[in-house]
Amino acid sequence: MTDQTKDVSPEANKDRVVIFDTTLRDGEQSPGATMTHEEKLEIASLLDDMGVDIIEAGFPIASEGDFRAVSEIAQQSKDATICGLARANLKDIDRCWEAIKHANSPRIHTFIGTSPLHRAIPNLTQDEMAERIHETVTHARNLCDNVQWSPMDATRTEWEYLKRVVEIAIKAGATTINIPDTVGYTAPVESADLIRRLIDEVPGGDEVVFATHCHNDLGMATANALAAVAGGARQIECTINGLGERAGNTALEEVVMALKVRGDIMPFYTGVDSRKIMNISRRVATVSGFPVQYNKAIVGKNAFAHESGIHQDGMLKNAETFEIMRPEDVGLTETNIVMGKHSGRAALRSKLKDLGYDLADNQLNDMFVRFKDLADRKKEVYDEDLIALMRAGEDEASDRLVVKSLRVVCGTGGPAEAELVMTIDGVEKTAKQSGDGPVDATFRAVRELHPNDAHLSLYQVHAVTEGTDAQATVSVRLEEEGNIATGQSADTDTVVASARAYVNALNRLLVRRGRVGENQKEISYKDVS
Ligand SMILES: CC(=O)SCCNC(=O)CCNC(=O)[C@H](O)C(C)(C)COP(=O)(O)OP(=O)(O)OC[C@H]1O[C@@H](n2cnc3c(N)ncnc32)[C@H](O)[C@@H]1OP(=O)(O)O
Ligand SMILES: CC(C)C(=O)C(=O)O
Ligand SMILES: [Mg+2]
Repeated sequence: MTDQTKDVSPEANKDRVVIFDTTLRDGEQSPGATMTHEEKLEIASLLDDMGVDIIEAGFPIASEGDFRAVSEIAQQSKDATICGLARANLKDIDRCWEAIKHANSPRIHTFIGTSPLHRAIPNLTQDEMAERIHETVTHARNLCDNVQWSPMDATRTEWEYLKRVVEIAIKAGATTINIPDTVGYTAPVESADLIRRLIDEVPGGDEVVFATHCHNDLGMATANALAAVAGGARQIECTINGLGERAGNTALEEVVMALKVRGDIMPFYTGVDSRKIMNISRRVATVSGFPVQYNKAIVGKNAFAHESGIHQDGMLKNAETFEIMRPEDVGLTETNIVMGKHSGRAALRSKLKDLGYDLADNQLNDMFVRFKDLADRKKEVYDEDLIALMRAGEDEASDRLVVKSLRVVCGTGGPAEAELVMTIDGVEKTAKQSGDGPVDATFRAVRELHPNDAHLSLYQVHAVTEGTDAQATVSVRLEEEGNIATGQSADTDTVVASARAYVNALNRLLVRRGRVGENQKEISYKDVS
């Protein structure tokens, strides 16, 4: 027997809430969330490092693999208590103890379903089950000083019977009594009340730690866990990203941050270093294969992101206007100002400044029009998109050839056709051409309006960002009489970007020609009606 139990009794730490993480046990029970041995060891180590008090590392009787994972996690553990799950039978409990006994601080967690529905499965009467609880908790306590007992489906168990079995478990030596809301059925008022009454009415109830283990079937897992704490529970069972059976468990990051942010009305604290939340959330999402939903509290991609202009303006003036937590407190470096169709000038100015462009008001207004035009066509405007827009704008200001509009018809069953409108030194001209594909037709139309002998030595397309709505950046290199000019343009439409890149390269050639011989400044082009 070991004697390494942490003193987490309510008397010792009245306001301290113990964080019991079950990502590796209940979390892994999510269909499809199975983790490899190495991944489990890594997650356990991250949990230990972030200050989680108890790690439920697995269910040792379940398989050889589970046994080995729990046992190695126990051996590598530093500060955290390592817990294994066991059913209410001696074999499970012995196997569990074998796996955890080398931890610095081991805990056996044994459980049995106590509600009428669950008692019917092993077909035990109330008395027979009570006897089984007495026998198995006693056995566990003879092996380990730190024993947790759970009446599975407690929230649907008859009150009198629940009181009776909790008392039996306490008398048999359980040090923590966990009250599971196994099917996510309870509600906050009831959750607080249940724990309060158990502490008050069960003999010995004030000498053990009460824990809460909530499921999220009705979306109330976090609220129920916090209500249980208000009712007197001092251990919250939870998982990273809320992973777990069906709709999941209480999310660790939610309860930790709720207690941190609302200490005014929930005067409790945990030992978790919240700055490590983001990192472990991402690791769990990766290894479990369960991506975090974008709008998930605390760890969702949008939890610290703002796209709408009014929010961005407020955020830039004072972050507290639209954020109740600092991103650094969950391990993010900064709030994410997302540029999109709802963004305003304040955010655009600030974003461009970060990218090295300090614009005067009229330049900003100009850029704002082009930005909105792009944002209307594209979900998110990335930094690279803004840089591409800035570059295109800089070039166009002094250009003699400017693409005004382009319509292309292409597809199967015939050559592509392009109708191009350009201004040449301010004079608008139109050309229609067909060609072998939309780009060829477009380039022919450009040549019709601005005949030239430049040789096309490079035509390259790549996506600036991801997605089918990404901007394509097109590079075109032209060579003419020893002069080389490269033009670039970006647009969500690859053919439009191609036309602009081609014209951009021609403009540069014109500048070079101008530099070589002043008499060539005039552009000569065929009369094109
Ligand atoms: C709410 C929860 O999260 S509970 C934890 C759920 N997690 C898991 O089940 C994951 C790990 N489980 C497993 O690998 C397997 O179920 C094992 C190895 C534990 C058992 O496998 P099997 O022996 O094939 O049994 P099976 O899974 O078919 O059925 C469960 C058995 O456990 C019994 N049982 C279930 N819970 C308990 C309990 N708390 N105490 C005692 N017996 C229990 C059932 O009555 C059933 O017994 P039976 O085989 O005599 O009918
Ligand atoms: C094993 C128990 C605690 C459980 O996961 C539940 O009841 O949800
Ligand atoms: Mg559970």
